[in-house]
Amino acid sequence: MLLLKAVYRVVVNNFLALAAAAVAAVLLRRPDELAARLRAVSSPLHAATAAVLAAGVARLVRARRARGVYLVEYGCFRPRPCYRAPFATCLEHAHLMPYLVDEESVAFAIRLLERSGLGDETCVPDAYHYMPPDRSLRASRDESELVIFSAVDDVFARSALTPADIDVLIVNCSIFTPTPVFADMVVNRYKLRAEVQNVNLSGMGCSAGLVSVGLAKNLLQVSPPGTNVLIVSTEILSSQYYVGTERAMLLPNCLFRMGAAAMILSNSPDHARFRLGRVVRTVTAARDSDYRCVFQEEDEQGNTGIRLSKDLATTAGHALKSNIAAFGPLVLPASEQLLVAISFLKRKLKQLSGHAGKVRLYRPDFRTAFEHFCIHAGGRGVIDEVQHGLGLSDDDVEASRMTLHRFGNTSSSSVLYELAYLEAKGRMKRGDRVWMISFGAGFDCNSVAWECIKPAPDADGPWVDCIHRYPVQLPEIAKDV
Ligand SMILES: CC(C)(COP(=O)(O)OP(=O)(O)OC[C@H]1O[C@@H](n2cnc3c(N)ncnc32)[C@H](O)[C@@H]1OP(=O)(O)O)[C@@H](O)C(=O)NCCC(=O)NCCSC(=O)CC(=O)O
Repeated sequence: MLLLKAVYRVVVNNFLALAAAAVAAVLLRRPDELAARLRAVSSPLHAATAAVLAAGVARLVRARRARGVYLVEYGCFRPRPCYRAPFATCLEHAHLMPYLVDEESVAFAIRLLERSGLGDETCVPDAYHYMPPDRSLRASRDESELVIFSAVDDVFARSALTPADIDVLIVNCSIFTPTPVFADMVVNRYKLRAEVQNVNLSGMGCSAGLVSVGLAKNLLQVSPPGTNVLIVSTEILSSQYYVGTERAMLLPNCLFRMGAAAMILSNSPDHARFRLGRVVRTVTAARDSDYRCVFQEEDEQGNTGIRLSKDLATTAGHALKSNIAAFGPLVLPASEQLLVAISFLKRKLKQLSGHAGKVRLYRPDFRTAFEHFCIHAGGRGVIDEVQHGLGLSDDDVEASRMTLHRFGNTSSSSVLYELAYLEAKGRMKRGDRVWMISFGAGFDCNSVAWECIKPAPDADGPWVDCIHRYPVQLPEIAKDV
């Protein structure tokens, strides 16, 4: 069966090449006849016309072909151990703040924490270590400067580019947006050039990092060669500690952890490590339930927080389905697309012939298009939903689960921590293809494809001090109970 599958894939995916080889074989069996036919049609006029036409077509194709976009380098914020928030500390703090949360809420939060897939080493900002938490503007600014500057320092330290080489800057952070915005804070810190184009995205949830990649791609494809874009993706938590008792609003306290990532994208392949492939964005905000799925609001007591719907994982699953309806045809090999088309046709024929029962549509095997998957580490429920929906193995989702375990839900930067995991494990090879999937408030689902040009030369990065301990066995309670 496996052999049959492999033969089917080789034949369908290389159909044109095989057909051309067959035609060539037939023609070459009678070389005299072929030469005579060619002589009959080729005159100097024919040859000149063909050459001019070919040159014209080649020029048109070159002009229409979009400029390539590359990931030159990326860097992530690596929190120091002093920011750790082990369960025991969370429990102790919750008990020491009885005026903030009641016993039932404490018990619920701890239960969720234990089952969330987060480990004991995830980190929270300084503000959360105070009792009561310091939700001031000053605390948010301190956290912003720490995580953003660390990530940007890291990406510059790893690449040959300097702040003077940056032409466009995109910063995304959903919940906290000060004035002046983070984009200006980065310009100020790194003394970027006055003509730098800077953009700040806010309120776009955990999907905003890949939204930024899509925006950078669009800009780079129409910019002069050698244009460089710096993207910074983060979530600033300090002001967001929820102090009420509503379960759906307590969940973010349990899941979100500090983090940030920076990427340099360019339309020059010089020194690039990944080539950017397809980028597909799906926005399902037109559906009321999707729009309210991740919602910032006040509870009945006036405490501000983010309400996460119980249906979030299911909503993510539906958004992913719509997303892959557009993304799949762009990335899947012909063999998988043919199987989808056949099952679709079967279903239609069955419907038309009035037969009862439904033909299940073939679920394409995305492992034929990608070697690696970076699924937003939104929570155990989110990763479970995507793994199940795409039919992925435990190995395929290891980077996501381990990132959730070590760093928590770091929002839009999580997919970069996952890429760093794969590289730190030495699993990324030249030519490997990566699929990044993110979800976020809106509701948004984004897919981005990359192809590795040059794997990381070392395992330095956010995993440097712990990669030898990963993958860890996840406690059963967090999987099946
Ligand atoms: C939180 C979980 C780990 C809990 O998993 P469990 O296996 O324990 O089972 P479970 O789902 O039945 O939940 C256990 C208990 O928590 C309650 N519960 C779960 N989710 C809840 C919610 N959103 N609101 C209120 N209660 C909730 C259940 O009712 C149940 O209560 P009882 O036991 O009383 O019946 C999982 O549900 C999960 O990962 N959910 C998705 C988390 C999520 O929304 N992540 C996305 C973050 S937003 C994001 O990343 C994007 C963005 O911000 O833009």
